[in-house]
Amino acid sequence: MAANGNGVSTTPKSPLARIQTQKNGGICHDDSGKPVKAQTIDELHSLQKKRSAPTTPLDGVQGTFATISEDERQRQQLQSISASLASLTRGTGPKVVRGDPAGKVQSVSHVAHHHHIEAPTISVSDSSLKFTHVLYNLSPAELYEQAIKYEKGSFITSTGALATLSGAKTGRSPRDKRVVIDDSTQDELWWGKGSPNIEMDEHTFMVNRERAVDYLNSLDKVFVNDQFLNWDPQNRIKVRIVSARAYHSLFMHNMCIRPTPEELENFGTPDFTIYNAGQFPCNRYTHYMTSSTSIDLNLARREMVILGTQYAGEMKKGLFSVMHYLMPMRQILSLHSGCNMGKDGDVALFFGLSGTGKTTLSTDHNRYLIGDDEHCWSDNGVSNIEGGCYAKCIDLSREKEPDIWNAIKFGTVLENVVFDEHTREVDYGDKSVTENTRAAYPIEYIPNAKIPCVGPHPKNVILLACDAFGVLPPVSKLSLAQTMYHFISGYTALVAGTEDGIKEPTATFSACFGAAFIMLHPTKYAAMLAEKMQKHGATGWLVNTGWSGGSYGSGNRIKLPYTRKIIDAIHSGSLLNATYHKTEVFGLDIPTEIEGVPSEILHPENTWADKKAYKETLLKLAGLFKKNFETFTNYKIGKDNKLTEEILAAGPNF
Ligand SMILES: Nc1ncnc2c1ncn2[C@@H]1O[C@H](COP(=O)(O)OP(=O)(O)O)[C@@H](O)[C@H]1O
Ligand SMILES: C=C(OP(=O)(O)O)C(=O)O
Ligand SMILES: [Ca+2]
Ligand SMILES: [Mn+2]
Repeated sequence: MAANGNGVSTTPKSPLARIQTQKNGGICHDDSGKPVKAQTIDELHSLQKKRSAPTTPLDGVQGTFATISEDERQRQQLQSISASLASLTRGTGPKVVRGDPAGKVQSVSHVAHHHHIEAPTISVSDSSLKFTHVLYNLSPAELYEQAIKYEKGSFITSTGALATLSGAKTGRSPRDKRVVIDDSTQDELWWGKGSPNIEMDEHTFMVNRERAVDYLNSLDKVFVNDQFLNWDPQNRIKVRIVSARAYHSLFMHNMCIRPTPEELENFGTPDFTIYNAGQFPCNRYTHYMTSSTSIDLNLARREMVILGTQYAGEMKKGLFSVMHYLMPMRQILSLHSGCNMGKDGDVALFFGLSGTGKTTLSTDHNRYLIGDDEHCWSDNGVSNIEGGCYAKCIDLSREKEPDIWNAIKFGTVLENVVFDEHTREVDYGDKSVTENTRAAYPIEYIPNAKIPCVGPHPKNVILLACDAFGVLPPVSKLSLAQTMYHFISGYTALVAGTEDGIKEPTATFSACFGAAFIMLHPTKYAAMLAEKMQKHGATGWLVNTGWSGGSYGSGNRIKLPYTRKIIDAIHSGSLLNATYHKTEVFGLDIPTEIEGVPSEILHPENTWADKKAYKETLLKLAGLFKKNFETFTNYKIGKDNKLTEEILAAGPNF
């Protein structure tokens, strides 16, 4: 046999028979289906996506209003976004187009610049030559694709959630918050000691605003969300969020109220705009800047600028601060509280600082969830400000918190969690990235969410404190004056993680259980709460979701099932009729018995082996309460001097 140099036979002995591919000549059929109607792969892809149906019939048959054409509507929408993104120091700025620069642009109508500074005939800046692509109110599926394609650290978990990383910051940065002081805010807002409002001037705000806008326009594309705050239709606020990351866009999609297609068409001009340039730092040569992070609020311009932090919670809590200004102006009380409603329409509020249990306890399988964190109390009742929940995930378990567990599915943003690299199963116990791991999901992911998220006037006002000292009773019934005293005090132990730099629980006082978010003096909110509770006959409760049997380190956290039983007894009304006795020092009324809860834990002294240590710790905490309240002793709370005196007397006595 002859072989060439490669060892391949050149003259096969018996050549293989020809393969018969055609029975009746011509085309090969792999199956019996009809062939696709495409000549090229691009054509095939174009068959895959069909255009979203227009929401408004183009002939404008809706009512008596003359509807504008689809083209005109899109043009107006782009013009509004262009106005948001315009540089305020240059006559020309990036042109705005809709759609992904990588894909097919949806609409390329160039937008004439909205403000009429004379444009030079020759562009003086390269920024005026470029386009900013706008990804406007994308769907969760589109945002998933954007995140996974372009943002490192984005993955789909085994249950379909989008795992993301928030970067260097995994909690809020309250010390980097700045509020513009001007003629009106100088008198209206709470400034100085204890206040969260650290001043900046209008000029510096504009410097940071320009920095953020220039950064955003330098990108290939930005995300724009137009959404609502507040389920009370009469007091709904239109917000626009401009951000650089799909993660931020999906987070706000979940956390704010999602407009219907019709509502989006008629959105118009936003009432408030956030510029989130979180990847880009602020400039420390800028006046008032003390770090490379700055969260700047300008109430007159109705704008917020975020520089130097990608923690998404800044956006939601930033808007909450805005509501703490806008709502009291309308005699509506804004509340840092969870809220749920029983089958009989009994509403409960859950006040508390981060990690005290607002989300966990308001998410109750036997009750309707109105919201987990931010509410309004108006003359019509309560309304949720948000359209989603933001739950802590550390040590999350299916058994203890089934509704939150099940909400972590497609569409949910999971921040800073650790997962198996292969199965993508999340390990909720892993704190490698942070303790403050979070899930943000639309409220309708909770099966018994009350949509629309509104309810009647509250019957119970539950103040949650996570007492790291372990001396506050698991539950006590409060008089109105005591409720006000504890509301203004806002005591808890900050649990690690949510605020930057806190690693261990320590005692904190945060007025109105949310000093980081209030804009006016705490007594303004307290007076409104007192008036509303009195008028609607609500009962106040203090619930310790923290330690028992000793302080942090020696005792243990009160078991969640016990706290749930306590809350059940409040809701059902049975606790109102229990037998009570008063505690020493704090003068709290504690029940002797609650169904499902061991009676001996109801008085904290019983749970401490070392009674002397208990007494010392009790007095120590009482001292901290007294000292904290000193700042408020010179303020009158509401119109009633009698109430003010009662409140001052409602604290610990020793
Ligand atoms: N007895 C308890 N009551 C409430 N929460 C508890 C209790 N014990 C442990 N926890 C845990 O504490 C955390 C409370 O956090 P969360 O409900 O998110 O607080 P908030 O919404 O007020 O920030 C959850 O992780 C919850 O599982
Ligand atoms: C988002 C927050 O809310 P909470 O911890 O109260 O759920 C936060 O404080 O950053
Ligand atoms: Ca319309
Ligand atoms: Mn919460």
